[in-house]
Amino acid sequence: MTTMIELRELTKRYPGAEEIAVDAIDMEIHEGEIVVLVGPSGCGKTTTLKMINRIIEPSSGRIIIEDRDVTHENPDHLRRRIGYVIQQVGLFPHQTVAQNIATVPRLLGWDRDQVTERVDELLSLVSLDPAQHRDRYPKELSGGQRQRVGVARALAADPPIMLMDEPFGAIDPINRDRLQNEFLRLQEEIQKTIVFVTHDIDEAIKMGDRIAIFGNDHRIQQFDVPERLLSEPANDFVDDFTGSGASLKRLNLQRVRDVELGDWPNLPSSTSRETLQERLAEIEQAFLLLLDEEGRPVRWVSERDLSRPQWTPDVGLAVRAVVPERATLHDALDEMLTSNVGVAAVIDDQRRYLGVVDIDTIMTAVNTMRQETRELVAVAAWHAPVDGGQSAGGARRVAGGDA
Ligand SMILES: Nc1ncnc2c1ncn2[C@@H]1O[C@H](COP(=O)(O)OP(=O)(O)OP(=O)(O)O)[C@@H](O)[C@H]1O
Repeated sequence: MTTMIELRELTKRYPGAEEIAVDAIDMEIHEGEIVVLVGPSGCGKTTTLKMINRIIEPSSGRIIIEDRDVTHENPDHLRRRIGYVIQQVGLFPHQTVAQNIATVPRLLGWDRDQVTERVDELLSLVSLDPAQHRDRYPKELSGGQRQRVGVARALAADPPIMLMDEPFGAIDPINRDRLQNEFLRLQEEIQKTIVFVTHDIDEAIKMGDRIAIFGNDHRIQQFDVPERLLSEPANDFVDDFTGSGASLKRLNLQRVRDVELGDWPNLPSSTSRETLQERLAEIEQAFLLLLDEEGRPVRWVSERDLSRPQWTPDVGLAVRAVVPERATLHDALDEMLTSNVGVAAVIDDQRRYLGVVDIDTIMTAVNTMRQETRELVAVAAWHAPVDGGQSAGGARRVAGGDA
């Protein structure tokens, strides 16, 4: 594993402040991983993040990026190699989306065609249609769209590192889930080294390959893979902070694509009423799933829908509860609770039907994870050094999923 960012005894004391803001942080962050900094308000997460690109100058300690000590490097040069995304985005209000995204490429002196091409490529990457969005102003976008533009802007010059400070903090919960999933999809493609600040432990567990929990003493309490934080908290603070409901939290660790999906009886939506009725009579489920000509789930139909005197081809209930394969089981459970049928339909990137997740899938996954965690803890105890120290790494793969 290549180390991308090293923080050595990194410390910040703001001038005139009584309390230290960040106290001697040591971290090694590997290439291509998402490291989340999480902790209560005022514990020093943002200050740590901003010291990495030197928006805030450290009082002492060192920052090493790709084996180079950048603690005293020209910060403008440094910032061009590090993308930065903040809550509320900080887009320039009087510039169009395209101009906003082009900020760094223009600073770097790219020619006009190259910039235009890159802007369109980035808009597509963050799921915004370039033709529709490039000439809009930030105030003409929704919160989620602005956040996507913020991510596109940070990626413009293809920096190896991204710093993200509560990037989804101002978005409502449903859109936040969607943005988190989209961002995880994007990360599979771009494989950046990401440092991500949040105060939300659920978001940390969902997004982080590893998580650093900061305490009120402005130091790191534990830096480890999510499973280990949940199963072996280093101290009472971490235990309290990760909180109750460990089983539910573990649902954030497992992806839909890692579990065995259920199959649901389905037919093309163009199927005749008689054939639908025949099929319904054969199956134990009370609903049939109808797919459009591309294989995308569209409606659920029951015997009652089919026996109405007025037959129209669009009878039934629209399929609302759908989740992409990379969604977590927690997302799937959320969706399932909104579904009249009690299952969430799983779809691929083209929205085609792959299978369903139901409550049995979730229960099986929880039980398997419990068992694996028990084994993991047993193995860790067996290998633990006599002083009780903890070693990071590897556990995530063991406990299911390569998220
Ligand atoms: N510019 C500043 N001048 C003086 N003190 C500051 C300054 N910025 C932050 N602090 C203090 O430093 C400490 C760490 O702040 P920081 O913003 O890094 O915390 P945080 O963990 O990101 O908090 P939050 O989740 O509330 O954003 C806090 O006690 C804060 O009051």
